[in-house]
Amino acid sequence: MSIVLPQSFIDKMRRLLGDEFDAFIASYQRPRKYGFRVNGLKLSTDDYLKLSPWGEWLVPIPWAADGYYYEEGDRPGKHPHYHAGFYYIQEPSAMVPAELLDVQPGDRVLDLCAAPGGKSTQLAAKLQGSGILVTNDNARERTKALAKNIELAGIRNAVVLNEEPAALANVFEGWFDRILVDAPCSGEGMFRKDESMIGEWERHSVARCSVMQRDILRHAERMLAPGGTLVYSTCTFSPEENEAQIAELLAACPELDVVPVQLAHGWAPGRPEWTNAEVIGRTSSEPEQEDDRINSISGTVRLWPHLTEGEGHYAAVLRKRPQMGRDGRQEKAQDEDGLLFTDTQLSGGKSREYVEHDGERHDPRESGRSTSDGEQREARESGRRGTSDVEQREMRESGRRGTSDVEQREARESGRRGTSDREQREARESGRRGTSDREQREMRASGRGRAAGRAERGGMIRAEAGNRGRKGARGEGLKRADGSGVAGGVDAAEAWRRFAAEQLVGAEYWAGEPIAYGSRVYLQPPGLPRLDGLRVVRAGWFVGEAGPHRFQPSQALAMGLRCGEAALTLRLRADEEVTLRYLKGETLHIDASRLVGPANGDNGPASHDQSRREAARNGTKGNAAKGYVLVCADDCPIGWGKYSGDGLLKNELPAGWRWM
Ligand SMILES: C[S@@+](CC[C@H](N)C(=O)[O-])C[C@H]1O[C@@H](n2cnc3c(N)ncnc32)[C@H](O)[C@@H]1O
Repeated sequence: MSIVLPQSFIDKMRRLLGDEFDAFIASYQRPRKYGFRVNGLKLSTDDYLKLSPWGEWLVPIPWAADGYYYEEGDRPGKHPHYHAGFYYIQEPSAMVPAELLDVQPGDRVLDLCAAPGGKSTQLAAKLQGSGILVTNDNARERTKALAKNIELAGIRNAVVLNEEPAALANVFEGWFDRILVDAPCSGEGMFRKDESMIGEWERHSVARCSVMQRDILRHAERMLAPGGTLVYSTCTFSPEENEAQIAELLAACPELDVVPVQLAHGWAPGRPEWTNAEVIGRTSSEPEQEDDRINSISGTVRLWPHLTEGEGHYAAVLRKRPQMGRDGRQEKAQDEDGLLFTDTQLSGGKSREYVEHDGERHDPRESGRSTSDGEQREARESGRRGTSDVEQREMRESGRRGTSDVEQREARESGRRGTSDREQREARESGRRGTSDREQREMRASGRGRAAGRAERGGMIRAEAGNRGRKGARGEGLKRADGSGVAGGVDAAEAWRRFAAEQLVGAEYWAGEPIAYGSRVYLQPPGLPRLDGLRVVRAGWFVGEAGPHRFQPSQALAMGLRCGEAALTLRLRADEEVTLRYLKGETLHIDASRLVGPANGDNGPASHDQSRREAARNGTKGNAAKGYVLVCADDCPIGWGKYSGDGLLKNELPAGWRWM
C-alpha cells in the first residue's frame, strides 16, 4: 500500500468494520476518482457536453445531476471553460450533501461552513437565481477563495459572510428553509485523495472536531425555519463526528427528525449502534433517548470507498417539524414571504431603527418596501403577510414558495439562471422587473410597484437603500457605509445606475437592491435582514466601484452576466489563441467589426442605445465603439476589456483571475 495510514486509524477501523475491514483497506490500493460538476447557471449539461473537449468519455456521476467523472490527465482546471465558470472541480462524493438538501428556486439557503465554496456553487445552481444563498465560513482567509468561487460561478443572489454560527443565529433565527452544515472534521475519508489530510488528522483530533461540530449544529438548528431541512455532512468515518453528533442533536432538539435517505449507488446506512458509549468511548451528556429516535439514524448515509466510486463521506438529512395551527394544519413560519418578522427577528435581538420619510416611519431593513408601521401592524393583525388569505391558502395548499410549479419546472428544464425565457418575456411585456411572484406580491402589499419605483429612481433599479447606505457592516471586504452611500463626493449607487443604463442591457429588470458601501456597489438579494454587526465579505453581487470620474465594473459583474446583457461584446471561441492571450492579461488588437451588441431578442428592450451598438457592429471607428466590452468565450463572459476605438482592447482582467 503506497499510502501510510496511522496505526491508530487502522486499528479503529478494524474494530468498527469487522469482516468488512479487508475490503475497506484494499480500497486504498485503488486510484482515487476525479469529478466536476457542470454549472447550470452558465449553460445546460447538454450544451456543455457538446462543447467539452472530453465530452465523449465523461462518465456521469450517478448521484449528481450535473456531475461527471473525468480522467486524471484531462486537467479541466487548465481550460478556458474553467475561466468561464462552466464547471466546478469537485470530488464526486462531495456532491452528495447538496443533492440531499433538495433546494428549490425561491428558497432561503444557508451554507454555514462553506469555504472554498464547492457546495455553495452547487446550491446556487439549484436556486437558479431565485431566492437567497447566504454562504459563510468562520476562517477569514478561506472566505477569499469562497468569494472568488461564488463570483466565478456567476452567482447573483448570494451574500458571503465570515462569521461564527452564534453571531449568525442572532440575525437569522428561524429564517432558512434549507441549511447545509458541511462540518469541519478529522477528514479520514480524504486520506486517499490527499495524503496531507493524514497530518491534519493527527493535528485535529476527532475529539476536538466533535466539540466544534456540536456547537455549530446547535446554532444551525436555531436558524432553521419550521418545516425546513438541514443536511449535516462530514468527510470522515469516525462515529463520534457522525452518528453520535446526530444522536446528540436529536436528543437536544425534539422537533428535529431524521429524513431517511434512499440507499442507492452503493451507499450504506448510518450505524445507530455506533452511538453507543462503548464504541465512541464517551458517554453522551444528553438524556437517554427512545430507541426509535436512535434507530432512525440508520436513515443517515455512509459512503465507503470500497462500496462506491468516490471517497468516504457521511450525510444526515433532518427536518424540523412544521408549526401546527389550531386546525392541525401546517402553519408556515410567519416570515415565509419575508414581510412579517417578530421585532426580535427583525432586529436580531437589538433595538429597532426607523427612517422617517413623508412623515411616516419606515424600517430600513424592509429594503425600500416603504411599508409604514400602520401597514405592517395591519398586515400582522390580519395575518396576511403581503398576500390575501386566498393567496396564502393557495400557496400553502400547492406547497409552493413564490413561483408556481410550472414556472419552476420550466426554469429547471431550460437550465437558465434565474428567470426562464418566458418569465423574462413576461417581465418585459408586463413591465415587471424580473421578480418572482412572491416579490411582486410583497411590493404590491407594501404599496410599491414598478411605476412607483421607476418614478423614484429615474427608470432604474431600486435604490433607496443604496442612497442611504447601510450602516454597521464590518469586515475585510467592506468599508462601513457613511450613511449616505456617498464616497469622496461620488454617489456610488447613482454612478452604478448610470453605468448600467449606458453599458448594460435590461438591468432595470434585475432583482436586487443596489447597496453602496463606500465606493463599492452590491446588488443585494431582496428580503434579506440587515447584516448589522456581521463580518460581511460580499453584501450581494459585487457589481463595481465608483471612482471620481467613472464607474469601474467588477469581474464579478462580468461573470454574472450573459453575453447579451452587455451593450458591447467580443465573442471569442474558447479554442482561439486570442482567448488564451486575453486570459493571460495581454492587450489585444481587435477589429471593431468583431464587437457586437446583443443578438436580436436577447434580453432587454430593443431601444437600448441602438446607435452605439449599430456603430460597433458596423465596425465604425470613433467614439461609438469606445468603452467597456464584455469578453466572452463560447458565449459565456470571461471578463471586461476597454476598447479605445483604434483597435486596441485594454485588458481589464484582474491579476488574480488570469491564466497562470
Ligand atoms: C469541510 S470544509 C467545507 C467545505 C465546503 N463546504 C465546500 O464544499 O467547499 C469545513 C469548513 O468549515 C469551516 N469552519 C470551521 N469551523 C467553523 C465554524 N465554527 N463556523 C463556520 N465555519 C467553520 C472551515 O474553515 C472549513 O472551511
